[in-house]
Amino acid sequence: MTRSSLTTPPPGAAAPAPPPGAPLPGAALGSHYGHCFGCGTEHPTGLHLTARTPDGATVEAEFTVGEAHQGAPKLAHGGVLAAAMDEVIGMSVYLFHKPYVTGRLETDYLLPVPVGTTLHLRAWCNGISGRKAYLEAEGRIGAPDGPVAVRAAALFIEVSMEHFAEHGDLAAIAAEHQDFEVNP
Ligand SMILES: CCCCCCCCCC(=O)SCCNC(=O)CCNC(=O)[C@H](O)C(C)(C)COP(=O)(O)OP(=O)(O)OC[C@H]1O[C@@H](n2cnc3c(N)ncnc32)[C@H](O)[C@@H]1OP(=O)(O)O
Repeated sequence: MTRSSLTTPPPGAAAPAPPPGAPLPGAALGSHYGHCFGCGTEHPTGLHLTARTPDGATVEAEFTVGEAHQGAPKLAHGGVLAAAMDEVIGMSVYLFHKPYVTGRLETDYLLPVPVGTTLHLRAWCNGISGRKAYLEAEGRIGAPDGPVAVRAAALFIEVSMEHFAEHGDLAAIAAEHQDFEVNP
């Protein structure tokens, strides 16, 4: 992965152990918001990611590229692929049971991804330092061990729930979530 210093964890930054109450290994991670472009089941043209954590620390998900996700004819749009990486990385930081938002997302595009392809996504944390979480993800074509089409490195920043209340829709958060320790 080609990355900048901004998404490289400082020396000594380590991924935290899963907190009490974190999803157990093998658990499915449901959608955090029905209208989310990444995982919402109610979004008509979203990515509809379905995710799970195999080990309580990393996240795996699948995304099948549809007609609505094209850039060039019959090929996935790069921004849509970046959104898939953002979402699966967001789900991996969700395992820490604290609200985070994307501060920076760096993406390497290695292969074109045709419409109809299922991308197998995987995300993990390389370390946390203060409010900063350093994360990484990859998307492989056709199978969990298929060729890598996309890689991403990200810096997520821990925020308070007031971030979402001030800038977003607190009523919508409350309607779907009882646990205010996690991302809306
Ligand atoms: C199941 C749940 C799944 C959830 C999935 C969600 C997936 C999708 C996630 C998203 O897409 S979130 C939406 C996209 N992101 C945003 O809308 C965030 C918009 N940006 C902000 O709200 C603020 O800029 C931000 C909260 C990130 C930071 O503002 P703050 O005022 O809280 O902090 P500050 O600016 O002081 O930065 C804190 C530290 O982070 C650093 N930082 C912030 N933004 C950075 C950046 N872009 N690049 C590098 N460093 C950055 C900053 O330099 C500083 O470092 P130091 O502590 O060392 O001084």
